[in-house]
Amino acid sequence: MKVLAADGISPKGIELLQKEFEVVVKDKLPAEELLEIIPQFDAIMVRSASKVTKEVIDRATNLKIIGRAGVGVDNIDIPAATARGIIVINSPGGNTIAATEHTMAMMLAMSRNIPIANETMQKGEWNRKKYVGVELRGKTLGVIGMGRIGSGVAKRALAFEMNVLAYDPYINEERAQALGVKVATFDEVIENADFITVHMPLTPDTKGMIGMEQMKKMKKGVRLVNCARGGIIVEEDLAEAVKQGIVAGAAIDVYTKEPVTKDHPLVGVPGIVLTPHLGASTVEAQIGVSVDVAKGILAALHGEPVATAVNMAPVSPEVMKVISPYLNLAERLGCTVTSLAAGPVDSVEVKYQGDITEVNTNLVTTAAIKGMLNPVMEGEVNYVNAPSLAKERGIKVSEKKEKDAGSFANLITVTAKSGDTEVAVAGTLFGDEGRIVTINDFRVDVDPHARILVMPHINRPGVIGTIGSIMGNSHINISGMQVGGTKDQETNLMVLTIDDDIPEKVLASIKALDGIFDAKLVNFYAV
Ligand SMILES: NC(=O)C1=CN([C@@H]2O[C@H](COP(=O)(O)OP(=O)(O)OC[C@H]3O[C@@H](n4cnc5c(N)ncnc54)[C@H](O)[C@@H]3O)[C@@H](O)[C@H]2O)C=CC1
Ligand SMILES: O=C(O)CCC(=O)C(=O)O
Repeated sequence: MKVLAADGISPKGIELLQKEFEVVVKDKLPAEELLEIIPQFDAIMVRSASKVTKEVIDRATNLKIIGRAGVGVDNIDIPAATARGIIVINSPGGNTIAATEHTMAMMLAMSRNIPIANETMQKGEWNRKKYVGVELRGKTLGVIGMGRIGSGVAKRALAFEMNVLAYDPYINEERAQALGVKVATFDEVIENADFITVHMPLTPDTKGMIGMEQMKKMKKGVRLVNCARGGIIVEEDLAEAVKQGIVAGAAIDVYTKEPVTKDHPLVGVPGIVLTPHLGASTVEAQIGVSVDVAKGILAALHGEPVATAVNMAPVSPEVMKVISPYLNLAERLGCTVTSLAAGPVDSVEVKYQGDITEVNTNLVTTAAIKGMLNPVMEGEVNYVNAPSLAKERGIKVSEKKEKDAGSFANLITVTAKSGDTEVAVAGTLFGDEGRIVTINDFRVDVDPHARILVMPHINRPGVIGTIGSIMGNSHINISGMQVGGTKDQETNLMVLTIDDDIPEKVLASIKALDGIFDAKLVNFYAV
């Protein structure tokens, strides 16, 4: 498999990928070249310079994953990727400290006139009176967007003895109290803060959130910081407000259009400090995001889920730790029900029993669906497209939970309905090892690997021996065997583990045997 590492990604992550894949490194990648070469690649890693547009995605016939070595994914067309089942991942925490510290640096640089003082000194000037600044201590900092970076800035501002007013429609009071900030409305923040810093993504709600109208409501001498996304503060309005003295100063790292050229409205305005999107540019952050995304790409290319996927329901690391051993088992249970079902599946129920009921099991259910669809679908089914593919095929998916798992510590039962018939397969974990423990009413103990041949048959002497002879004569090695009974003892279920494929003719001859009710092959290599 081939990975494209664009935009000057740190070598640390690239080295990890090179252990398994061919990695093509392109520090500068013009849009036309990206369009031309993208069909070769299974994965792409980008920072913010490369735009992974719908046009790129449409041409990316082999692409399975897009990794954004950073937080913001606004340079990636996520709906287009999702529609194609391409996983999009980012590194939510890898550059948090870098962006937080850059915000503090920008606030200090602006309030103490450091950039202009340096610039004039480099020219041999000594302007002590001209560059008198203001202190942070005792001032009110308005933080809009109290996520990872906003909270980090608030924490550091408190250490500078600032008062912090925070606005975030999604923050709860308890968390704000724990951080030591005062929760406020948007209007309270803009009317009362001496410094305002924004830390949210650019969305239809946040675009242009601070324009001339809001700046006019702000305190005289207010200073603004934007190290989040260009466009949250209207650039033309900010330039005008600083020129007119409505806003005393601004420190900006991000722009509506990057790279910025000389004719940008914010360039050359005295009182505005500009950096060229340097928030994440520290050695540590670039190693962090590169390694995070490389690990995600490795997992995704091995068919495993990635906790930082942005086009799947998010899973916290704590929940992931609990559910990850079950994912493989659930896939194999899904694969088994599809193979044993009498026809196309109309609905599927995934029932959880035992300790696993305490966490969100959506991803485990997705794993079961992935396992159900992969053997019967042409393209690749993965954690991103499995739920929508099931929906497209009209398969109703439901979950059920029961605390009591009987004699097991945990149990997952996948039940598929096809017309009037039903197949139920249950599995459990013994340590980290998955086992199928029931198939319909039959109690078995099957390691779900390679291929299994599942045969309900009459409980009488000679049946098992006949099957053994047929397999032997066809040179098919049986590497495991289980016979499960039911309470009535009239029917048994034979499960043979076989490494090789079984020719259709041999399968037909087994099905035709007297005393064999059915014979179905489950191919776990298909999951
Ligand atoms: N300058 C740079 O190089 C960097 C910029 N960033 C940008 O910083 C921003 C924040 O990043 P994180 O803190 O990691 O994200 P986050 O997801 O942890 O936090 C975002 C916060 O914004 C809040 N929010 C969403 N809509 C809002 C609204 N309408 N009003 C107020 N709050 C709202 C959310 O509730 C959330 O708490 C992102 O846009 C990211 O792309 C991140 C890293 C580096
Ligand atoms: O890759 C970069 O330097 C940009 C970082 C950034 O803006 C982000 O992570 O959202």
